[in-house]
Amino acid sequence: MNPPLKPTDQRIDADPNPPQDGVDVLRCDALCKRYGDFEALVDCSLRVGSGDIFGLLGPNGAGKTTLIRLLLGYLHPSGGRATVLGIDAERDSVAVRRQVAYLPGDARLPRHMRGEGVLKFFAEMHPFGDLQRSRDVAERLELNTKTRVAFMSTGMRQKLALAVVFGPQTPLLILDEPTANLDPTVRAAVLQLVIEARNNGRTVMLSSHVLSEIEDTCNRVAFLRHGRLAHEMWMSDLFQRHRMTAITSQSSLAVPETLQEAVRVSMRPSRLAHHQVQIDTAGDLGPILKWIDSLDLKQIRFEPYGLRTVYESVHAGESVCTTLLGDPGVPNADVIAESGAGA
Ligand SMILES: Nc1ncnc2c1ncn2[C@@H]1O[C@H](COP(=O)(O)OP(=O)(O)OP(=O)(O)O)[C@@H](O)[C@H]1O
Repeated sequence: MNPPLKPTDQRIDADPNPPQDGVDVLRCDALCKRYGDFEALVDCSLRVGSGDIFGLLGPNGAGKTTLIRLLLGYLHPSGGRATVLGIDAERDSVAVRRQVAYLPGDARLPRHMRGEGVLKFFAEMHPFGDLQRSRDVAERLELNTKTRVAFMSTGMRQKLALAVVFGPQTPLLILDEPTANLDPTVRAAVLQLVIEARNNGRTVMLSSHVLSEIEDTCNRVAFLRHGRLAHEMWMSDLFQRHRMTAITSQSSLAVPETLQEAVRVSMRPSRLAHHQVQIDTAGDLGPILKWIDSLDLKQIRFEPYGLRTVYESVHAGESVCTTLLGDPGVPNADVIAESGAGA
């Protein structure tokens, strides 16, 4: 068993120039899927470049699995087009699936077989199959492969499915909720496998409801909501943002000219002597902290601007800008004052 991982130590720097030329590993153009009148995926366009760990987020029923299944050619699009490594997912789905190791959200395995038999079966089936690697992954996940699938717990079956999927060294790995039903130690081991896959030059698409996992592993993330691509961002933009909440006796805080682009202040006016202030920051903290130090602030709480904040804004249907100015995810001081909140 390998030593436990620390995914947060291994974050990937964002490539500020996503591939515009050459072949994208994944690409959708105006992709749509309708079931009768119901639109499961609407006008979805995105590109995933080589070496990305691309996180797919969204509430239940948002369209994540639909998008993945369209990319793999398991579903026919109602409109638009999806390609994997330049191969058309609808017209040549078999060729696409040769390039991909896919973990479905509801992986079904032959119940009558033992773990070892399952690994062997899938290793022989996939053109990139590698039985020894699957065995190694099973060992790292501490799975007893002598057990029959029918007698495995839900978590054990998930480990077995992961050992199957991490065996073939395909250029692309698509994982639909890979850590579902796993305990925290095994979850960490799975995230380590994802990071190793990327370090070995593979591209990963990962769907998860666990925001911390996405934060710890992905360098890009997309949010789906009601079948629409609601927001896309580089994680590095998020890691440069912080939120400070404090109490002040000042009724307003003047932001210096030089920090106007990097700081956004929201005051919660109060009839009492003290006001609550929320300060959102982006970029280099050095000059911002100097300015903060000059203010009369008490009870300061400083925290990273986490993915949860963005997720909640997207979920609430607000558009989210990556810059601070005009970010509707952060309430604007005037709106708070008008509504009288905090008074
Ligand atoms: N065969 C189908 N017929 C009709 N509606 C479908 C079908 N398959 C999926 N849907 C609907 O499409 C929507 C998107 O489903 P999808 O499975 O893509 O969501 P998801 O984002 O993966 O959700 P979850 O996080 O719960 O797994 C849902 O409202 C679902 O009910």
